[in-house]
Amino acid sequence: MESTFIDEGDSGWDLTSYTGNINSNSNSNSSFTGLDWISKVDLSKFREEITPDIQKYKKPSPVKVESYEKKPSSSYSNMVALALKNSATGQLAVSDIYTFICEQFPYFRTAPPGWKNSVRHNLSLNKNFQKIEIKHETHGRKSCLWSIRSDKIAKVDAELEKWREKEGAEEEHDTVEEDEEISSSDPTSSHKISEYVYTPRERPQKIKGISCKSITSKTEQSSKSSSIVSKSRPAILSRTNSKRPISSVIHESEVPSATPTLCWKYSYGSHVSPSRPVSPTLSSLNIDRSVKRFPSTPNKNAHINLFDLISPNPKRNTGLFPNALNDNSLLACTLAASPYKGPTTFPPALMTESQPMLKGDKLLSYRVSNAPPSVYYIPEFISKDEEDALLNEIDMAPKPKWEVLLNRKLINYGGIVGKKSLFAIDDFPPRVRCLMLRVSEYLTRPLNHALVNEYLPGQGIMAHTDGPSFLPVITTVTIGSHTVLDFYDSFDANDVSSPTKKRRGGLLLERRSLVVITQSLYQDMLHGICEKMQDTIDESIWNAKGRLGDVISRDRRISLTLRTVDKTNNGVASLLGGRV
Ligand SMILES: O=C(O)CCC(=O)C(=O)O
Ligand SMILES: [Fe+2]
Repeated sequence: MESTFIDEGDSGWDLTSYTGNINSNSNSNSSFTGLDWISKVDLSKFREEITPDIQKYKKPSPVKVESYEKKPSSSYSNMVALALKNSATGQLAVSDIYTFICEQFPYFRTAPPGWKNSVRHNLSLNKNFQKIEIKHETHGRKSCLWSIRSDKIAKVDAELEKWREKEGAEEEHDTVEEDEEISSSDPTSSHKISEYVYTPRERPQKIKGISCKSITSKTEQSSKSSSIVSKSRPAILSRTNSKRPISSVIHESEVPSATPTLCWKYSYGSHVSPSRPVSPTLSSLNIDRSVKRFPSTPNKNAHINLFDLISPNPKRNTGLFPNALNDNSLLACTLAASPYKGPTTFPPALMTESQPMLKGDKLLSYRVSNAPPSVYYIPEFISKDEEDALLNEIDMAPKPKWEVLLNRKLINYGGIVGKKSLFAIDDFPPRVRCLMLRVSEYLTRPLNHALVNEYLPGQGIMAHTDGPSFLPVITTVTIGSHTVLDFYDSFDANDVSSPTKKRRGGLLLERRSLVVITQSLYQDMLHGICEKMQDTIDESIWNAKGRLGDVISRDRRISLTLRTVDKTNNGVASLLGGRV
């Protein structure tokens, strides 16, 4: 996929000038995969041209940044545990574990290959991990995934915590000079570039000449204008529910005129699995702004190193990267820097295309009219009593059913989603099953998989796509509390120089609601939930309706993401590992 830089100055997605054609004779039949017409839509027409200055940063040659190529201080078992805890389902193939380690610990990108043996040995010998063998009924071959044994989760957490503390202790030694420098910066400077939200575990930062002043919050700022956030430990292993937002301000005056340019690559911690992008590149608009400011930078590799953004000190870059800057906080910073500039309109042709996944017109009246095609939102889809009953049922789930990730926890019902098929287990609790039947009424294919996610206030999920295993329709019932589900332009996960991805809007998912997402919103965009304590409902929310201007505090939210895996391998016998 060719990546396209979208200038942050772009004024939203005004598609009224769209001139692309949808070939009505194309394969838009009623089969489940008959969405080929989508590829006929010239989406580039929707986007602004790449400016020549920016274009030259699209393909930087590789840059070696010494500071993060040191061997991590941690054990293989900790790195493996981190990979598994950061995966969407808590289960990964060994190749995905390698990928995660390479992404998070760049030392391994060029290390002698023996480290992979060490990972494998660790997986087989370390009692913290278990193998889940999967027999493919179609071709008879076996493959396997690894997960953390449910009885070892506490032990693994303790080991990770020990690691975090060790790194935190190292950090204590060398921050004074930076803090002094940071406290002298003036947050009211007219040279302010942008403001963005970080999570509190971060420490004040200095990026090779660009310093960020961390302050506790806007309101606290006024009473305590030069407060410095106490040195904190990296957020990588921290629980996120105690977060409160911190703003940071970059001052233009502190951006050096000859930017020391570094290359950075950022991978999402939450979504490393075969079916999801493993190493999408995310660049913050703040960062791109500074890049754009210096288009004539002699060094063509004009990308800011996120590792340096986290911590300019090589010592701290070792091992604990990149989640030290919490995934979603960077996303939040991108959003805050680039407020959505509507309105968003979509060509009528796209709005009336056939919906192969949806049954008849049942959902038509629920279509969110100013969202991209196609999204349907039904408020109060379930009653209060049903919500309570579902919450009770989910809370009754045995503890080991929950996979605890860094920024949320989840339960998979329905089996293991492999690369292409579902190794089905009929383990749906009765109310979840009823709900699935009810939602299936709107679909041409019945739902066969339920993912239950629990988010505490301040937790979220990284921008991602749901991968090819599922049919292209997501249905989500929200209970307990609302959230805002954000949508972003897609990007090329394999392209290190991939451009800034841009938020295109969001959906308010109120408790008891059902949202159905298909077509381009499902296929061409990423979705995610920012780690926030509250949401402000502005015009970027497609279904804001009468709630514009509301500020809604988040509470514990449970989402039931109900989907259909096209191919199923039935039979519990195909699963090993005692997960049934
Ligand atoms: O919780 C939600 O609404 C979104 C969950 C999601 O996108 C996922 O698990 O893939
Ligand atoms: Fe998703």
